[in-house]
Order: sequence, then C-alpha cells, then structure tokens
Amino acid sequence: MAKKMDGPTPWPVVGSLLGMINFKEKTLIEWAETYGTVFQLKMGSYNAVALQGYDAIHEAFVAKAKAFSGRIDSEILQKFRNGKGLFFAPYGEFWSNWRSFAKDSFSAVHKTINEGIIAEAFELMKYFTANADVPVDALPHFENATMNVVLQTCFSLRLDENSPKQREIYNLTYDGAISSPKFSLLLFLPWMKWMPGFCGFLRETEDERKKCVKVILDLADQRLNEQKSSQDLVTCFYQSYQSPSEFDRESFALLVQDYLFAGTATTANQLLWILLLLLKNAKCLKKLQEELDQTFTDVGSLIRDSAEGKDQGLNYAKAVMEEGTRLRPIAPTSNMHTTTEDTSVAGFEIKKGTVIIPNLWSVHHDKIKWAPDPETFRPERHLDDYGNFQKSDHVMPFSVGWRSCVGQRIAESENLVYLVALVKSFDISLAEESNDIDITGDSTTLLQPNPFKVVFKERFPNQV
Ligand code: HEM
Repeated sequence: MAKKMDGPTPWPVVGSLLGMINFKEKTLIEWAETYGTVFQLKMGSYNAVALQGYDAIHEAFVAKAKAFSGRIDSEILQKFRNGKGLFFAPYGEFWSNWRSFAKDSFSAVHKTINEGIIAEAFELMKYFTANADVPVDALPHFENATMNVVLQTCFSLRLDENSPKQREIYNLTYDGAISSPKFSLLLFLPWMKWMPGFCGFLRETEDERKKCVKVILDLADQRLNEQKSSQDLVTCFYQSYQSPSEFDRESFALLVQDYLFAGTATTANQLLWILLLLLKNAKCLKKLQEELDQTFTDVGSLIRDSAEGKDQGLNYAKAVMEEGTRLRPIAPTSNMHTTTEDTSVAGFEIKKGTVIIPNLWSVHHDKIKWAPDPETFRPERHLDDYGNFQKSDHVMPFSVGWRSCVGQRIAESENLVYLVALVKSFDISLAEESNDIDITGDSTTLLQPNPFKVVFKERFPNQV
C-alpha cells in the first residue's frame, strides 16, 4: 500500500509560496526535518512534492527519468518561450529533438567553444592587469566573459563589454519580464491574469519574446553573410535545417535565448563564489597557487592546456571547483520539474502534473556524507590518498538525469580556465572595504554572493 505523504499546512491561495521566497533550499531542509525526505506542499495553484537527499532525487530523475522530466505548463511561460527553447519546454518530441541538436552541436563546435574560452581568459587578464592594485567588482567582467562564450559558440561573435549591442542583449535576457515579481506570481497563480496590470504584462512578455527572437535572428543572418571558416551553432543549424521554416527559426532563436539566460549569470556567479571561498580561506588559495606554479611555468600554456582538457596535474584546482560548487551551488533547488504520468518515489504515490522541487542543496550539505564538517570549505575532501581528484556523485550543481544542464561541460571548462589563469597571474585579495563580507549570499533568484570587491596584484608584470 502507498505511504501517506505529509507536508506543511498550506496558507489559503498562496499555499507555501511565502516560505519559498529567499533561501528556499534551507526552508525545505527545515520542513524535511518534520515531514521527511519526500513531502508535499502547495505552490500557489499547483500541487508540489519536494525531494531531499541523493536517493530521492536519483530515483526520480535518473531511475524514473521519463516520468519526472516535465516542466510547468503555465500561460506566462507560453508567452515567454512559446513552448520552445529547452529550459522551460514541455517534455515531448520537440524538447527531445532540440536537446539532441544542442548536444550534437556543442560537440561539433567544441573547437570554437575552446577558442572562445581561451580568448575570454586573456581578456579577463588584460582587464585585471590594467586595473591592478585597485578594488574592482569582478562580476560584470565574469558575466561579459561568459556571455561572450555563448555568443562565440552560437555566432562566432565577441562583443566588447558595455558596447551597445552587448548591453541590449544583456538587458533583453535579464532585465525584462523574468525579473518582474509579476512573472513569478503569474507562474504559480495563473488566475492573477484577470487582475489589473497583469493581463498587460502577459502581452508585454510576448512582445519582448518577439523582440528577442528578432535580435537573435538578425545576429544569425549577419553571421551567415560573413566569410568565416569557424563552425558555430548557426552553421550547424543551417546544415541540419537547409531551408528552415519560421517555426524552426524561432525555435533556434529561443534555444540561443535559453543559452544566454541559463549560461551567463549562472556560470559567472559560480566562479565568483569559488573566488570568494578561496579569498576567505587563504591557505587553500596559497595551495592552489603552488600547484599551478609547480605544474605550469607560463600562463599561456596553462590557459590553452586547461581549455583543451590537458589538465592533468590540476588536481587541487579541480578539488577547489568541486568544493566551491558543493558549498555554494548557484541553483540550489535547480529548475522545477513536473511529472508526466502517475508515478511514485520512495514508495509515495505522485499524480501526473505534480510540480517536483529537487533540493540539490540537501545533497551538497548532507550531514552524514560530508561529516564531520559539511559547512566547511575543504577541497582536500575531493582528493584521494595520492592527491588525485575524485569526482563525487553527491555534488550535482547541474542536476542529474534527462533534463540535467546541457551546458555543463562549457561551464566547467570556463570556470576552471578562468580560475587557474587568474590565480596563476595575480595575488588576489579582498579589498579592505569587503573584508567583512560573509558567505551567506542572497538566494531570491540565483544563489549569489553579496557584492564585494577584490584587488588583483600582478605576479609577473609585462607578461599579458
Ligand atoms: C555553473 C554554471 C551552470 C549551472 C550551475 C547550471 C545549472 C543548471 C541546472 C541546475 C539546470 C536544471 C536541470 C534540471 O531541470 O534538472 C540547468 C538546465 C539548463 N542549462 Fe545550465 N547551468 C550552468 C551553465 C549553463 C550553460 C553555460 C549553459 C549553456 C550555454 C546552460 C544551459 C542550460 C539549458 C539549456 C538547460 C535546460 C536543459 C533542459 O531542460 O533540457 N547552463 N542548468
């Protein structure tokens, strides 16, 4: 007989939404202490189930992937992506075809991606060299680098930071509908579209989508008219779809829009967390710099080799990355899924159409797995007795299963390359004004560090 699922008593209308505004990952852990690792809650109008811990998440997303690979079906998402892109696309043939395109095209253009990452590593070094010894906020420069890698991957294009086009793309990706509280309200309380101001918001979201599609298709057309020999997503698209329909072209544009949305601020903030955790743990930073000095004499070969995966010897660097993403994953509750059929997890029955919230944070902070110090930044826990890096299946910042992050390899490669390039080239410290920064951060959208400044001091002047 199926077990009865417990959960927090829902408030009228909003259910448990109020507890999920900031640090939802921690609220979910508190609730799990009372209701168990699989519990039910109400997300506005939707029935939801939260999954805590490795076993529940693995059973759902890996062992029962088909049943757990849906996405919320909501009018606001329809206006935002028109059922296209990947991130919010419903489970089905369309999603599956474009997911295959995404994976195949990333493999086909890996050389272009690597070149983009290498170029951005040098640009970052150039910027921090020109601004050495003064406090800087690294985030916008990391975001510029990660956005350029997406543009390079898609269009063989690099834009200067703060150029009008760069700003336009950034604003269309982050400052539009998705940044409005109305977006989240309409997502979970769809009936609010009847309230004043909300119906217009649906229309604005749709107009914004059309504008984005136009900007991206203009870039694609511009790329087609250029005589470049590089392979990128535009060339892959026109190889697969020789005379694409408007439907295909919009699908392609919204895939690119998803890459910009899911691949820019995410990757940049993850790098920022890793840097902050190192700055707060001076011994680890020193140990990393020693490894880099022993393994590579010049920064150029370090950048090129690590971008091309010739990263043997970078065991401590990889352990630092793993520990940083374990302790502060930027998407601690991932993206919500829905069930595509009646199913079960851990013996609890779950109806088709239920929203699933995987708490990746609970795996990363598991008191038993990471005993005795789950809250401590200790990269050594990812090294074996011989000092070799050991990847852990209990570190899952990109989630697991069929809907796991399609950009994982790009993000991991970027952040390893940028991190080693910066730590090798500079002595990095927190600016005096940021010495008191704590590592709690803010979790209303992504889990981000609070703003802080750093000082880059050149170690080998005149090398960049
Ligand atoms: C550190 C950086 C990143 C992190 C931590 C991250 C994390 C995630 C997570 C947790 C998901 C949701 C998985 C799920 O629903 O189960 C996701 C999905 C996705 N990510 Fe990433 N991501 C990162 C970078 C990137 C990059 C660089 C790209 C592309 C260039 C990208 C593209 C996507 C796409 C398209 C999806 C939707 C996949 C689908 O629904 O089939 N991400 N990512």
